[in-house]
Amino acid sequence: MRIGVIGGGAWGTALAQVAAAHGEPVCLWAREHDVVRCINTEHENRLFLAGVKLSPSIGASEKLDDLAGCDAVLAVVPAQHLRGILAQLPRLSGPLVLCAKGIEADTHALMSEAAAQVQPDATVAVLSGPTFAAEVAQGLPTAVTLACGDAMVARALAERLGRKNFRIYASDDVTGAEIGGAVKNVLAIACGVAEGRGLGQNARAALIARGFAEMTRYGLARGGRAETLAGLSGLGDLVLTCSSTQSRNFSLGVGLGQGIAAAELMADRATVAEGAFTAPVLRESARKLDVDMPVVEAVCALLEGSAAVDDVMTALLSRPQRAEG
Ligand SMILES: NC(=O)C1=CN([C@@H]2O[C@H](COP(=O)(O)OP(=O)(O)OC[C@H]3O[C@@H](n4cnc5c(N)ncnc54)[C@H](O)[C@@H]3O)[C@@H](O)[C@H]2O)C=CC1
Ligand SMILES: O=C(CO)COP(=O)(O)O
Repeated sequence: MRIGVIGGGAWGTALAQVAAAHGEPVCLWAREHDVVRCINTEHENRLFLAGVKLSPSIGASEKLDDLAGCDAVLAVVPAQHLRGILAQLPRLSGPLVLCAKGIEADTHALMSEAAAQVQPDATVAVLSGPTFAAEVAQGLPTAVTLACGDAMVARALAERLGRKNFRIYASDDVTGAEIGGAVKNVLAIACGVAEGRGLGQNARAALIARGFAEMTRYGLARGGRAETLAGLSGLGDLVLTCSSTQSRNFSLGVGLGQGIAAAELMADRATVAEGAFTAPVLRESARKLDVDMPVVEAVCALLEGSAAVDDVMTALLSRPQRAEG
């Protein structure tokens, strides 16, 4: 199975490295001329994944047409750009593995829903889980969920992409796998805020647990399954991202917690903190579905600058007492 990867950011590059682990040819599409040149000549993506020696069997290209001969395509562009890029590709008929974590603005579409609209003949799968790109690229042990409605396709992809240190668990719950990855980014911002404001480890644990309750309510409302949300792509990724400054979303939250405005923290950054884009969309979608998401609402207020950290914390702590379940 010849693999093509769309998106030469940190995660697309790390996944290309996984796919090329035994010298298999992999075609990686990137927007940035310098990224393409650097990968082809120096076998490194210095802009997004500096310091990792890449397999020479990864060939980078700026032309989407070069993906035409691939048997399966991994889509790893930021969530808000996925639809636009997929629409530029020739009509795909094989597996299309979605790896971005987010919800589309305006439409509230999950990545699988956007992809199905612009590439209706492709077999859509989702790869998600606790996966810092730098660790995956270094070959450190990692486990992910690969969700696909077609069990044969899931098995073929797991055989092609699975490695000793890149363990793939199959699922048929595409929606559940997507919701976990999208929502955890917003919750990671909240945990970063607690860290930046010096609120302590108890507060962080409370945000993770109550955030997970929000993720579960929203995921169930959109048709995902509780067991998926409690797995690698939900709780697993939530714990990872809420615990480390390696996370761009957590780091953004740390800055907000220190009183720096979101606009300043986001200005001129080349890398993507998806939670900042997902948060307002998630709030809108949750309100429409009548799902209570107070932590997500709080993150939105902080990103918009409409409330201060201490006010948001007071509001969260003074909500009416309720049963945990
Ligand atoms: N970095 C990581 O550890 C992981 C990232 N992801 C997800 O993968 C997706 C891609 O993230 P990264 O590879 O980390 O990106 P990155 O932050 O390393 O790089 C930014 C990427 O966005 C692209 N980009 C910027 N503006 C664009 C536009 N107008 N149109 C198309 N592409 C544009 C850049 O070309 C670059 O590929 C995100 O949804 C992220 O949440 C998922 C798992 C792990
Ligand atoms: O999705 C990720 C880890 O699973 C990466 O998280 P950040 O985008 O917050 O860095």
